[in-house]
Amino acid sequence: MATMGQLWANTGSALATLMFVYTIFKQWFPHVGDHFEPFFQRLFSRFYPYIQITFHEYSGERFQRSEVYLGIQSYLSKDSSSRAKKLKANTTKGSKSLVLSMDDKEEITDEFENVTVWWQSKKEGNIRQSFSFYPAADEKRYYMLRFHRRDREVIIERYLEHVMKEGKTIELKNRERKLYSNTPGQNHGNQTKWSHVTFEHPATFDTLAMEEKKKEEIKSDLVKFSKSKDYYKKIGKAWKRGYLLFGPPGTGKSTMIAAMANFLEYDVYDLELTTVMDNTQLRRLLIETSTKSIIVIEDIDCSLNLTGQRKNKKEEEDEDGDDKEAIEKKMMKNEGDKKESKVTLSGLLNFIDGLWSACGGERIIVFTTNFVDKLDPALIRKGRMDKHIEMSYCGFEAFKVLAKNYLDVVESELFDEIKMLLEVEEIKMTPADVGENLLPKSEGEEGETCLRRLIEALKEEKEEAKRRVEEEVKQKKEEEEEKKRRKEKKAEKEAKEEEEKKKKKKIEENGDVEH
Ligand SMILES: Nc1ncnc2c1ncn2[C@@H]1O[C@H](COP(=O)(O)OP(=O)(O)OP(=O)(O)O)[C@@H](O)[C@H]1O
Ligand SMILES: [Mg+2]
Repeated sequence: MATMGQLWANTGSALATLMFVYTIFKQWFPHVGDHFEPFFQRLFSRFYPYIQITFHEYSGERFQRSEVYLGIQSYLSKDSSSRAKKLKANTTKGSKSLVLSMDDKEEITDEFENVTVWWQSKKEGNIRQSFSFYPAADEKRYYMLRFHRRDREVIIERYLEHVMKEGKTIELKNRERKLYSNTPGQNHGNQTKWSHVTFEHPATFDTLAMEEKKKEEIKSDLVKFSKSKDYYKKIGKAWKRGYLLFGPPGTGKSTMIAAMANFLEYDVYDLELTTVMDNTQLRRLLIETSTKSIIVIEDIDCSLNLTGQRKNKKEEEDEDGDDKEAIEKKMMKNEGDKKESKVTLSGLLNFIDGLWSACGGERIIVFTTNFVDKLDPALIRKGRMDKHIEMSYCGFEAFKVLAKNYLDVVESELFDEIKMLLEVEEIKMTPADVGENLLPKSEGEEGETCLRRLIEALKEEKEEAKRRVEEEVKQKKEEEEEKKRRKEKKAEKEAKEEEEKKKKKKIEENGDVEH
């Protein structure tokens, strides 16, 4: 039995002959030819009940591959690798793996709502006379979709949309994810621009040390967000969500961001506010971010102060002390800063939820800080930072995750002691420090040895904490005594001054009387 392809080939060649004869005829008898045009069209459609649509690789601008073509290529790659006999391996720019698509002249069938369609990959162009490694410039590739004309409605109204949507999903899955950072461009004066590297952080929610319940809650929040396009549209909100991660250093805030990005397969934009000149530049950076991305501003407390003036960590420390020299230094620094950057709190708020923030859609904004109390409430109110996540010291459950990841240990008699130290004695150790203690220090070091090292470190930390408390109490006492001493000294001085004043007054009064 003839295959569908052969059938087409035969019908096609018969019709091609007919068309050829008709073209010659039209050339010789141009006016008579016009009369025959409708007739030929009717004849063609009677014998050929199929409709075909072509999708060219390059349409419009040259050298810009058509989005539609690439979408179809991705869509067909899922079936062609199992169905087509001749495959072509492509490396698409920005794709993390090879894309297998059907080779030229191959054909595959696809089914959609009980309708069968045929896809063919085709190539047209001049036959070259000379041998070359490079494809000829006039070689044009395209996909041809054929379907029965009775299925026109299904195909045009639903199938094509389905192909593009699926294709996009496959493309996104297959894409190489990127980590962007903003750096002042060398050729653009002080303008800061995004530059990127491949994002390859290995952190996942499985490797993240945190209570299971909290982890699940964050995961389901992320999933819900990523699937809520229509919902956000319905409630009239830009499709974005803000997370505030706060906690001491080494509790996994940056690791959590990496896990989020890997979980959702999003790109990451690590925004360094200190290199952004002003609000306009900040907005431009925002516009340049792509959809399905996480925009991160780390240590937000060090980038902005409550009034919106920018400052850095050093200044902040200086501000706390009464040191005259430090204040002078700070003033000098501010003079310099005036030339550097003018991003304000309101500029940042606009960045998060101004009109521009809606462009591009599907974005997560994450702020991290070690000091949540220092932040302006306007910055972190719900609606801007929708979810506040506290990253804290290592609990027993978080420890178990680390023990499993670092040592492949899920049970040990030493666990009870560790549980007691972490939960009953409430020894505060960050997951970063727990991890460091669990990390085998030499080839073949036993898990038990690592656990014992952790126990020792926890006990040391306990002693250290006790010393710190004692030190704090002592310091406080000394401070109070000093304060008391200063107060007494001041009172003494004031009393002396009062005495002097009185004496002076008396002398003056006596002088007046004598006169
Ligand atoms: N919760 C955690 N789960 C797994 N690993 C962790 C966790 N917290 C910290 N770590 C480990 O400690 C290292 C430091 O953690 P991370 O950089 O995420 O901390 P951070 O909270 O961002 O600190 P900082 O406030 O200083 O930026 C990471 O490389 C990671 O290996
Ligand atoms: Mg960090």
